[in-house]
Amino acid sequence: MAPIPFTKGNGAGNDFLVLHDPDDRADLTPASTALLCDRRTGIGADGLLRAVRCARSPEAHPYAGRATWFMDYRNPDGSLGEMCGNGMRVLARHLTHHGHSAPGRLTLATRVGLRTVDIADAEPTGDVTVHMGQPHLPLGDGALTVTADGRCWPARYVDVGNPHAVAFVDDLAHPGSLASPPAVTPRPPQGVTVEFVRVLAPGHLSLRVHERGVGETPACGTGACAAVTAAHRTGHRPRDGKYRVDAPGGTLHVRVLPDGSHTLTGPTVLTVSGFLTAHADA
Ligand SMILES: N[C@@H](CCC[C@H](N)C(=O)O)C(=O)O
Repeated sequence: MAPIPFTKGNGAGNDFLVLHDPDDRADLTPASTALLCDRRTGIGADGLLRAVRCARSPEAHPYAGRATWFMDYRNPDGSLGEMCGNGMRVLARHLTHHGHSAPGRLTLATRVGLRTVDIADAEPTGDVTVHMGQPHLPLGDGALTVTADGRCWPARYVDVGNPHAVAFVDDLAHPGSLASPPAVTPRPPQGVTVEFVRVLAPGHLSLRVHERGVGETPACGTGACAAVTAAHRTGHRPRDGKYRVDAPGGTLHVRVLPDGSHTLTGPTVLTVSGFLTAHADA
């Protein structure tokens, strides 16, 4: 198979390997995804994104009239993800910088439907905004318990297209090293990403995140929206609906719109491009 073009980029330090695969040629398996995301055997990334034309993807074909590109998101453990906030932002930067889409408003297909992205230019760096849809709390308040480093916290289950458990903590050091996944009970059958969130002021949060299928990451876009949804629910509401969310890798900005949907804005950087010579068809 011909070498597959790739771009490496990150959003607030959350890094992605983007495979440009318009015709859906790459035959990725969980094993080849793991090799590519490994920082020794591959390029290394918190997640793999494949840019595939909706018209050429059996999975995204139903969106073909409304979106050109489908984001096929995969975790480094090979599992498929429904949605990725920082990944959408990096994918939009890849598509515009490499001339596959014009800057402006892009509609991208995901496993949980269509999302729009606003990107002002075709530069390799800069802020990008995603319209994330409406997160919801299908289990109500305090439905889960999260345990890490010998401490327990009540947590809210938040669905941002992908599953999150949000625990409010007094100190972001309390969950410990997060070298192993926090225990969540009852454990959602599809797994869950866990956010440990500290409220610094109304509209200002800081967090650490342990992502499903990945481990601790420097930032998480859907995680920022999940944290905001849970904070909003507990009454920490800025009047204008604007939240600043500080993560170890950078700051994201989430805006809660009057209809309850969120926008997610933050920095993106494309760092390197090349061609894959192995693994994509392993
Ligand atoms: N980093 C992402 C979330 C990626 C998916 C997650 N690991 C999952 O399995 O749901 C983000 O920025 O949203």
